[in-house]
Amino acid sequence: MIPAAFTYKKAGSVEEALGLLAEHGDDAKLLAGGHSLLPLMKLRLAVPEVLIDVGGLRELSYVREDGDQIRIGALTRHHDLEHSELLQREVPLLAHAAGTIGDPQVRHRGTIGGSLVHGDPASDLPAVALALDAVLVAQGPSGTREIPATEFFTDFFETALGEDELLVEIRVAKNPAQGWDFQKFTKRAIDWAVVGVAVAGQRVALVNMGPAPMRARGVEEALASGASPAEAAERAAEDTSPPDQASASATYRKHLAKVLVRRALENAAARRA
Ligand SMILES: Cc1cc2nc3c(=O)[nH]c(=O)nc-3n(C[C@H](O)[C@H](O)[C@H](O)COP(=O)(O)OP(=O)(O)OC[C@H]3O[C@@H](n4cnc5c(N)ncnc54)[C@H](O)[C@@H]3O)c2cc1C
Repeated sequence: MIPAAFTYKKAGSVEEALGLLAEHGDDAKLLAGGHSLLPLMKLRLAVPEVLIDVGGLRELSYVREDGDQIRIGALTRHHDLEHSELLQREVPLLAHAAGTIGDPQVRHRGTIGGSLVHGDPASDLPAVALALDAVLVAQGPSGTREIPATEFFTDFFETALGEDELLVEIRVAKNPAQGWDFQKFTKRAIDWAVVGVAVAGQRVALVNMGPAPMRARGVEEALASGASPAEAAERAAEDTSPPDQASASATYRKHLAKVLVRRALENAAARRA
């Protein structure tokens, strides 16, 4: 299918993008890498009248050290996250997970900001942001505000970002000494996760286990009370409602979540040791 007709506008700066958003309101959509939005437009599940292209705003593409934090521009592409030596050293979970997304074409176009704002529970980076306790920085007409990742993913493909706001930065604490792991079970290497798990220290987040990206609170509670990885993993399916499809039933995904959480916690513990 081809998308419905739309007007294309290219923003030359963050301010220009915000001005275009204010001018066109609900009729407009921001375009970053286009690897989630354009497929939706082709299926006519998204029918924006105006596309505001922010993909060329290279000032929002960076990975920078700032004291005990790493700041990542929202337009940084998955490929650049994967190959950032700073991330590989200081936030290896993010670099590793970015390298598991789709195929090289997807990783060269898709951006961390697009992945987070799209809010797909089957995407990898939302779970990573939750496990890392990331802070998301939004810029709107009245300035910037910080949104903790735990408050960002509100429902199925919905986030706390306002329609007049641009996600500009993601901040994560350096965590080289923390145990971490990312498990992604796919049918083929390039596929989305049937189920995925991100672990950073005692925080555990799940991919594709409910309507929104989510933390595995039961597992975290068990870990906090001294449970072993195997014991804690038994609580991985608590409060989840994964998709129930012919390709993978909800029952199967719940079982898989326990297996992957156990594996991720064991790997994280081995990295910590
Ligand atoms: C074949 C294929 C395989 C894929 N496999 C995977 C996978 O295995 N794992 C995975 O996690 N993802 C996968 N993806 C999705 C991919 O990671 C997308 O790139 C990503 O989800 C969206 O990023 P984008 O920059 O392309 O965003 P876009 O498609 O441009 O935008 C997505 C949404 O975010 C909004 N948006 C984008 N940037 C901003 C911003 N800075 N501020 C405010 N709003 C913004 C847009 O308006 C739109 O609503 C796959 C995609 C394809 C096509």
